[in-house]
Amino acid sequence: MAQLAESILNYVSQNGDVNTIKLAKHFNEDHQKVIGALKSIQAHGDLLLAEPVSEKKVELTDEGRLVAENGNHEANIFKAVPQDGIPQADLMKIPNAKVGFSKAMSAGWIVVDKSITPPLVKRKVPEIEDLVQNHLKVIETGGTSNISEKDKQDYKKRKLIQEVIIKSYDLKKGPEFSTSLTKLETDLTGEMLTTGSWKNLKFKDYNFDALGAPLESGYLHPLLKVRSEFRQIFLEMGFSEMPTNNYVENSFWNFDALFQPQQHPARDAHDTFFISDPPVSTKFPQDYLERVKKVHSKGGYGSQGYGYDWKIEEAQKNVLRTHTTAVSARMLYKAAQQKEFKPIKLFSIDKTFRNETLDATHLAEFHQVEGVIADYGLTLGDLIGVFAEFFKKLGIDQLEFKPAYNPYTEPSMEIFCFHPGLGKWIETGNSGIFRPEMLLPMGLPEDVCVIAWGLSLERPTMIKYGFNNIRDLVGPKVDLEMVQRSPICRLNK
Ligand SMILES: N[C@@H](Cc1ccccc1)C(=O)O
Repeated sequence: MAQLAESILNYVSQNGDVNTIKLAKHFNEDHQKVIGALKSIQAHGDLLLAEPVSEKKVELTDEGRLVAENGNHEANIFKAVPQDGIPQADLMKIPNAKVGFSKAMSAGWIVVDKSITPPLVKRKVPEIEDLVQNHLKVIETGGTSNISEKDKQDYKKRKLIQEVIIKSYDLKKGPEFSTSLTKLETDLTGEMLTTGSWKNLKFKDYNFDALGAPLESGYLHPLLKVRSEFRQIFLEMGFSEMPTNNYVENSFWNFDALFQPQQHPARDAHDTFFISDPPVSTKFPQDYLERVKKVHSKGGYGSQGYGYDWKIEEAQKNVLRTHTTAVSARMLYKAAQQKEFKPIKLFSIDKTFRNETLDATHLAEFHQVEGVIADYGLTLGDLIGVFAEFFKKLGIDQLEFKPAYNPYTEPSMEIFCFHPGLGKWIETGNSGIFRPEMLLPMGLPEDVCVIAWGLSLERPTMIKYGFNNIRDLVGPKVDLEMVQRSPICRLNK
């Protein structure tokens, strides 16, 4: 590059003004390379003045090049017709015969003699001039002057030629012209400052478009990036974060407090990881536990309950929490114990565990994004309104809801979002209004209503970063370079 740059300077010094296309031909170099060398000359100051010029040029298309080489379709048809004629079917076997035949007919070069069967194609004139081929040959070498505008239009229509715009520069000597390039300094050193040598040195311009060096630091995993985006959205909406640092729960908070009957299938060993050491919890708020027992077995608060024999042994079993709604239950119970109930908006984003069959989209542990609002007189309309705002901040404004079932919410709705990138509706989460059988035993005022929803964190992360196997995102097979390469997550772009 430096060599080409100096050759350009020498050329201008000896021959004066020149255009970069001419230089490219002269040095037998690619025009883009000449432009690159010009840019590096310009980085050294005003050695050259470069005036941009754009010029329309006509050049041959691929097909045009073939015609220039082998002749025009109609001329090839003419050449293929021998003195005594040829059956039309044989003639039509040559390439581009259809176009060539009709053009040769209308030019009056050939005739079809129908007095014989099969009809014979014969020459009508002794010889022809392949004007198209001759013209294209001229255009190929850069000349167009003696070709009529009408012919040019015709060739353009036949896609034999095309117009291109070529950008180049007219160069002339600048105020700082020199034929040699001094090395540009990139660092201002202490020595330059003390000796004053910096005054006579030339410094390289800052390149603000250059990529920075990779940081020598830790990198956030995509899941953590998406988590911080969700967290930001909750904080903007005035939610406070729940403490979720207890992966081990007992069944009481994970299930019973949420009005999930003790025979519920989610509790059996297919879905829940039970803890063997220590297998049980022993401390519970006793009066609350009694109220939970009663609502399950006998009902109350206007409910019939489930009418089964509720057992403390079942509630004591320690488990890896199967959802963060266990934490929401603890927080709501705590809020109910305050002297005066105050409305609350809570969220959490943390791990949950389920004994799932592992596949491309399921792992035995995943993160839940959970939101809870407790206030007087909330309705399903509020739940939908909060979703509209929450999902709008994620960049999603098309939502649909499907009735669903959870033991602890009524009504319950699955949330579907339309993903414009994937062009389809995606099941995103689950939601509902907590049942009185869950809230009233806690001691919350009767007219307090609690709306809540839960999403997975992995799903939007996989969509956002384009993963289709969860093992590429989580687990021992994760590519650490993927973690470094993954950009910051902006959910709404
Ligand atoms: N706990 C539910 C999510 C949810 C939270 C709050 C209300 C309703 C549903 C789940 O695990 O899927």
